[in-house]
Order: sequence, then structure tokens, then C-alpha cells
Amino acid sequence: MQNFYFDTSSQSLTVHTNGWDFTYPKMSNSGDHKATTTPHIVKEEILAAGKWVKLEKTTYVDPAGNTRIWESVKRTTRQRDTEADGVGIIALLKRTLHKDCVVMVKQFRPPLGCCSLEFPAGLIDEGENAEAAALRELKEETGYKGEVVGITPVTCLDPGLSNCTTQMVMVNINGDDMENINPTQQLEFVEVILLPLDEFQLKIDELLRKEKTVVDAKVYIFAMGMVQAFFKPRELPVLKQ
Ligand SMILES: Nc1nc(=O)[nH]c2c1ncn2[C@H]1C[C@H](O)[C@@H](COP(=O)(O)OP(=O)(O)O)O1
Repeated sequence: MQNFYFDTSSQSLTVHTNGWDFTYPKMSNSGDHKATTTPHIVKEEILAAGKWVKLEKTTYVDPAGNTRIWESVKRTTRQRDTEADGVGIIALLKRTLHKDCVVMVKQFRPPLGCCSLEFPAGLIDEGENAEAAALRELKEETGYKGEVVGITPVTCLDPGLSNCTTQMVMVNINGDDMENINPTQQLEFVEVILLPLDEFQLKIDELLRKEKTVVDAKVYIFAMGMVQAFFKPRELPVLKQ
């Protein structure tokens, strides 16, 4: 049994446990015992700005109360009423007599200097919500018309570098639907790749072995999750080696 007493005059905390009293003095901001502070931003100064991104010098107070500097990258394109910069689309193509396939895109990405394998994705336009952006981007990049079946909260992408955020939208595509039989994409340099869901990781590994392509982290983590879901769903704890 434990009881806690906070003495407001001495600012000390006493913990009574098993018949003993342990008194902890007030923590100070000096010496070894630093008080914890709610970390917060002090100011943001733009060091360089382009049309699409800017580099900022962020002055902030860390949890120990120290004022520090961080170099941050931000997009210039975030819309006013949205918290996410863009959307990623996990689109499952469902067709009679075919395995369910994940619709992927491969394209040259200038920051990488090579191609990347990604879920279809894009920035949210003005006045658009994440679901509408997902269906528009899926149509533009792959030609498929889908139906939203789920959405993540706003998720960060590389928080040590950037405030860049995305919402992942789960979409089902009825591949038997007439408008999805011969999909025509609107983007010339985006290659659409269909990968069977039950061999997703295997097919990605094969593709990466064949050519110099970098796979998006979200994609590969999804692939590893699928392996767990398909092949190790109900292992008994006693049988683990
Ligand atoms: N960081 C960027 N630098 C650029 O020079 N141009 C960029 C950046 N981010 C986006 N864009 C341009 C490229 C496209 O023309 C449009 C729309 O991009 P998005 O909706 O993200 O679609 P994809 O990049 O094709 O996935 O913005």
C-alpha cells in the first residue's frame, strides 16, 4: 500500500510505503536535477524557400528547459483546413478468377536520383478532403476508379527532418467493373505495377533484385505485416523455439 503527500510549504513529495516514509525534495533547474518542461517552439525563421519546399531554422525549448535550434524542412503547399500535406493510397484490385492485387506505382524520383516503388500518392488540393484526394490521385496515376474503405489518422513521414504528413487511405477497386477493365492513366511517366497481396513481399524483393529501385518504407512495412498476417497468425506460445 502506498500513500503520497505533497507538502506545499517545502515543495517536497513524501511517499509512504510499507511503513516507511520517503521524502523527495523539490527538483531544481540547476545542477543534476533538471525540471521537466513542456517542450515548445519559440520561433521559426525561413532560411531558404522555393516553390514547393522551404528550409527553416526552428528555435525551441527542449524537455530539460534548454533553448535549442533545429533545421526543419516544410512544404509550402499545405492547404489551410487540412493537417495532412498529402495522401497515400493502399488500393486493392479485386477481380473474378484473379488473386487480389495491390496497385503500385514506380517512377523516377529526382531527390533519390533513381526510381522508387510506392503506393499511389499525391498532395491534397485546395478544398479537398483526404478521401476525395485519394480517389482523384488513384484515377490520375493508375486509371482505376475505387471506393474508400478506410483511412488512417494524420501520420508523420520523417519527423526528424520535416513536418510533412500524410493520411493513408484504403481503397477497394472492383476490377470487374467496365470502367476498370482497361484503365487509362493520365500521367505518362508513372508505371503501374500490380502485385498479388499474398506474395507482396516476395514480389517486391524480386523487383528490387532486378533493378535499381528504392522501395518506400510504408510499402515494405505493409508487406512485412502481410507476411505476419498470412503465415504466422495463430502460433501457440508454448511451441516457440
Ligand atoms: N518537392 C517538390 N519539388 C518539386 O520541384 N516539385 C514538386 C515537389 N513536390 C511536388 N511537386 C510537384 C510535382 C507535381 O507536378 C505536383 C504534384 O505533386 P504530387 O501531388 O505530390 O504528385 P506526385 O509527386 O506526382 O506523386 O507537385
